[in-house]
Formats: sequence, structure tokens, C-alpha cells
Amino acid sequence: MEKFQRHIALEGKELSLGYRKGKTSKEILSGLNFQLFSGEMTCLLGPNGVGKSTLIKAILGQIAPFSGNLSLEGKDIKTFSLESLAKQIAVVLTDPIFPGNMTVGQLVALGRTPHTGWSGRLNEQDRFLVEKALSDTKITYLQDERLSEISDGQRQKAMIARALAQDGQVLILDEPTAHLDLVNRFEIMSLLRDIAVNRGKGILVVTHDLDIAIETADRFWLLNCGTPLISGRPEDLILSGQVNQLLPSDKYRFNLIRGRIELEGDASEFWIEGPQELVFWVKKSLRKAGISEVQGQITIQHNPLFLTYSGQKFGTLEGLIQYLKT
Ligand SMILES: Nc1ncnc2c1ncn2[C@@H]1O[C@H](COP(=O)(O)OP(=O)(O)OP(=O)(O)O)[C@@H](O)[C@H]1O
Repeated sequence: MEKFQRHIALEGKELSLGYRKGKTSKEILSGLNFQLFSGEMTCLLGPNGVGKSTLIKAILGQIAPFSGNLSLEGKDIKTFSLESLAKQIAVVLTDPIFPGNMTVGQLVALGRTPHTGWSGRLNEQDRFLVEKALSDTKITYLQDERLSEISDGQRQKAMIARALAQDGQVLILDEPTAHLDLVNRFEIMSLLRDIAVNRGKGILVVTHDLDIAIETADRFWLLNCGTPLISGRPEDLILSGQVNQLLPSDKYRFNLIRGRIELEGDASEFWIEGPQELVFWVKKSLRKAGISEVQGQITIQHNPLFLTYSGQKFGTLEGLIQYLKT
């Protein structure tokens, strides 16, 4: 049973977005339709320059749509003042600037600003929400630490806690994993998914991290130049092949078995005997080394690993490749 009633938190209908300068206007996105659901984490993916930030600016009320409709909780976004929009939509941008001597606790308390005004005086409810945001992001232990003295991953969690303390219905994050290592990227995205599911928030994450988005997102929005926004469960878009829209050219394709993008059009074939998962890595290594064919069979033995080719035994791929290249 769902804890929260799933509903459309944010909706765009036939949106045309772009920029005006004097009398000229430049349309970046047109015919844009989407629905962001509460209780779900949606990942917005698309190539550089396609208009992801432009869409976020429109959602935040920073640019007005040329045409079409944008609604929050069923109400036209134009009817919200910037202050009331700030209570409903929290945003975490890629490179936020906050003083390094600010503590994590002070940063998270800033999330309450749309509610407290600039006096920043917190009442009991505000303090409760700040503490809850710290504990939901598992950084209560960091609350007295300065921003300049914590790691990038911890700082990103603090930024998420600040957005959470704002307690709006919608959370938007622009590349929240950009500077993080693999473990932290997983941790942040899993945390966001948990927040969406357990707190009933509609979370939109702009990311270029397809691998981690596949593992964690409930829904993808794929944005590509000149085509309508595609929305669906990641697995549906993979099975239908629509995920290939993200790829810049026919040289790449999404490998359904490996679950990631790979170079396509490589005609090299090798005769390799051994466990399938090991064969994959041997082929990969040979191709990267510029080897497109070998004369005989390569045999792979597992545990301990050794490779046999032309009566020779090799303990590493490096050894085999050196032999093949001489
Ligand atoms: N203030 C602006 N005035 C005019 N054009 C702009 C403005 N900001 C962005 N653009 C243009 O809008 C287009 C989309 O930019 P946007 O930043 O939305 O792309 P993006 O998908 O977020 O890219 P990235 O993945 O690189 O962050 C680009 O061609 C960009 O030059």
C-alpha cells in the first residue's frame, strides 16, 4: 500500500520555452508535455544544450513560457507569486555558493527562509523540520561542521537537507552527483529516491549519469533536439529502444544485456572459449588494444585466471595483448 496518494505534482502542456532579448526571441523547446508524479524520482536526461536548464528556469518561474501551460498541484504556475512558488518548489543547483564558514545546521535552516522571511527566526515547527531534514539525509552528526571542512558528498547531502527543510511538494536538482565518486553518486541518488517514496515528494533530477539513473529512477524524461519529450519507466524506454535517443550517433548503442552504452559497428570477431562474462571483458580489452582478429582460439580459465592462445599461457590480458601485438 502506498503511504501517499500518488498525484501529478507538476504538469507541462504544449510548452514553448526560450529567451527574449529586446524584440527578438529564441525558442529552445517547443510542444513540451510532461507530468511529474509525487512519490517518484524522475530523471531528466538529454545532451548538453538541449534545454534542460531552460525547462528548470521555467518551472522556477525565472522565465515565462512563450506559450502553453505549466501547473503545480493543478494550479497554473502563473498564479503563484515567486514567494509562494519558493514554498512549494525547492531547488538544488550544481554549484551553489554559500560561505565556507557557515555550518551545516545553519545551511539547512536556510531552507526555512521562504517560511520565516529573511529574519530567519525559527519557530518550533521550523526547528522540527530542520532536524528531520538532517536526520532524513543522515547528516545530524555533521550539523556543527563548517561547509568548508566537509567532503563534496557530505556538502551535497547538506544541500539536499536544505531543500528538504523547505518542505515543498517538488524538489528539483540539477546534476546533484556531478562532482562525486561512484559510491557517493549511488548514495545520493538512492537517498533522493527514498525521500520521494517515503515523503511523497515529486523529485526531478537533471543528470548525465545514465547508469545510476537506470538503477534508481522511477521515471525518465528524455529530451532531445527537435523531438517530443519522452516519458516512461526506464525499463520501458530500454525495452522499446527509445533510450537510444540519448546517443549522439549510430556509433553507439545501448547494450540490453550490459545495461549501458557501448560503441557499435565493430565488426571484430574472436573465437574465445570460456565463461560468457569473462569472454565479454577479453573482447573489450582486445578491441581497445586495436586488435580486430586473431588466428586461433583463445581459452579462458577462471580461478585462477589464465588465458591460453597458440599453446602459450598468460596470467593477464596485458600479457596476451603484448604477445598478439609482437
Ligand atoms: N540566458 C540565455 N539567453 C539566451 N540563450 C540561452 C540562455 N541560457 C541558455 N541559452 C541557450 O539555450 C540553449 C539550451 O541551454 P540549457 O542551458 O537549457 O541546456 P542544458 O540542456 O541545460 O545543457 P547542459 O546539459 O550543458 O547543462 C542553449 O543553446 C543555450 O545557448
